[in-house]
Amino acid sequence: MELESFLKSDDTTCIPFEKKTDVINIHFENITFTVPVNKYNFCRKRKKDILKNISGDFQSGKLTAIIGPSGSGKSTLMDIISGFRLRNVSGCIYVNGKEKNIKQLTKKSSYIMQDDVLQPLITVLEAMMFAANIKLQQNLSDNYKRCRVTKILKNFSLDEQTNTLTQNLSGGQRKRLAIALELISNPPILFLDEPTSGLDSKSAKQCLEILRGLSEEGRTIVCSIHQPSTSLLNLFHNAYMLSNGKCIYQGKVDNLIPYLKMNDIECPVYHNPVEYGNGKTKVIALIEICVFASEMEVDQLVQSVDNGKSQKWLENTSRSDSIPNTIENMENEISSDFEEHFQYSTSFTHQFCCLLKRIALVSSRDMFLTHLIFASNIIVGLGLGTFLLNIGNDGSRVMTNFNLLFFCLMFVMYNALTSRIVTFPQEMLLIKRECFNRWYSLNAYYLASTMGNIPVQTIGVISFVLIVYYFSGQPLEWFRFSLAILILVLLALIFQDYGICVGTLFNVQNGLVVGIFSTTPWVMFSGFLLYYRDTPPMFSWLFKTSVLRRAFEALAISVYGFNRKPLECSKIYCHFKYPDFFLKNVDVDCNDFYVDLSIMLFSILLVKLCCYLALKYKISTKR
Ligand SMILES: Nc1ncnc2c1ncn2[C@@H]1O[C@H](COP(=O)(O)OP(=O)(O)OP(=O)(O)O)[C@@H](O)[C@H]1O
Repeated sequence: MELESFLKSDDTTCIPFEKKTDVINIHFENITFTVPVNKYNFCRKRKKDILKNISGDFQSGKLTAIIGPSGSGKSTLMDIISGFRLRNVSGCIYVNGKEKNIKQLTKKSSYIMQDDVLQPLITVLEAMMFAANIKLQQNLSDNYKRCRVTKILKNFSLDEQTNTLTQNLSGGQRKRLAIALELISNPPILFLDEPTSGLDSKSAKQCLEILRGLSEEGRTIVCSIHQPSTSLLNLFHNAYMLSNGKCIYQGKVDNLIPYLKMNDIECPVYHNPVEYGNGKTKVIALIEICVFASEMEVDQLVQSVDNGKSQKWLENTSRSDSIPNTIENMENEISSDFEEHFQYSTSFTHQFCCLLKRIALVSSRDMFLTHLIFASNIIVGLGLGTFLLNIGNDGSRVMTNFNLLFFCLMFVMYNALTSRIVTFPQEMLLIKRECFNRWYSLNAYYLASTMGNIPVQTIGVISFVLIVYYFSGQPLEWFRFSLAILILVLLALIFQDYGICVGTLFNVQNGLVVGIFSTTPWVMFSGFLLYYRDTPPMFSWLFKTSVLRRAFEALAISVYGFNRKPLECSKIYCHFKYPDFFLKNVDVDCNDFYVDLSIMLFSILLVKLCCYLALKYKISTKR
């Protein structure tokens, strides 16, 4: 859809980014972040300070760069101030002079992470409309939302890419889209981790120019940046420099050269103080100091800015220019706003509907998950049905048919399990970002995801069972057929959620190992390899609790139970001509059928609960 036609003719009333009237100045004091080292050596546990008692200011109306060499603690500082990291942190954060709970600060800010994870299978316009629908007040009209999206896309020079899937965007376009998505709700504070990483100089400049413009409207924007070039550095108003977890400079970018001079570190005016190389004239670039300087030299700079406490080099302009009100005037307003009990912009039901719509859209386009699940179910179903044609009613091939039932269970189980383990870790990053930036609640996501994923698995399993059941000649009775489908769908749903649980906690490689390995006890005690009667009593509970055993038993009953007539026998003697006799022989008790179903239903609830708790834990792990 073209952007202009997407925007109706009367949509001229929206403003892409309202000027912020909120003045939010962040001041942090004595921030220390400590991590345990030798975590796994219980005898010699030690602790290490990553950030060492640093202080500083991020001013409203300013674009501030956190600069420092790799490992100096830039991302850590950003994580702490944005509220993304809460554990092992000490120190205070003040908003407009009042000490604030960091959780309250996160409600006013958006955090754009370095890896700018986007939903890959939706277009730029769809992504923006999803964000607008879920992040803007529900009472705003569709036209208003469309207009806002259109104007933001134009501002970010993404109007040519509206119909491009986000997975096909260039690195620079992805970054701009990630920022545009957060700006839909117009947050007064933006944190960006390495917004220019991976971008060429033109795209990096374009990105920072947009951020500078946004900051000059009154926002507080903080970016961590590794090693900016001269032109990029000049786009920032302020710099906050870190070396080995200590602050070696905080102030205006323009003041860097006088600051270096004052510390007997000369740097010619035409040169970027960050880039300037080590030379014979003792002129050393600040970044080089960060990397190579001795502890004594770094300490001199740290003392010079009092580890970030000194505001000498930080021109305090936010009180006078561009911002309409003084902090003193605004303080009460902002404070009361911060005390508000936080609510999402839209209701739970609305979030649920938007998420369900996105899941449906993605499922219809997801080659791997949806198409592969369907394709594999149909191909394997046809293969099995062809090789084992009409064995279902053959009294001489009952054991082969029994093996087929077990194979069906294993196929459905591993299909559901592995498809989620492979795809969910990526989705997890997206949920983490969107939930942290308060697009929607985890509960809304979880419910939508649970409902949204049922059709794909169910239709896949039904097509598989339909083919195998028919070709292998199982009894053509609706009752038995429906039970077989029910059992296999329940099993697929259990292991789909189990896969999500594993995919939440582990990356793809580890998840596959853990996921497959952890199913071994279920397979061992499924009643296929070991019979209940041969197992020592101390292990009998494993049989009773194995969900695979329950599914296997229920499936065998649905095919051979319920007073099925004797099977046809093409040979002189068929040992298992009578289905009841066969079921007894393989330790299947027909009276257990409803117990089996109940245990499977209970397992779904249990796995869903574990899955929800795993998601909740993972979403707050870094914190
Ligand atoms: N949870 C943790 N456990 C152990 N060490 C940690 C932890 N978090 C951070 N660190 C260490 O803290 C230091 C600072 O990490 P951080 O990611 O903040 O650096 P950075 O300045 O952003 O680096 P880069 O520019 O390479 O991203 C690194 O040495 C890192 O290994």
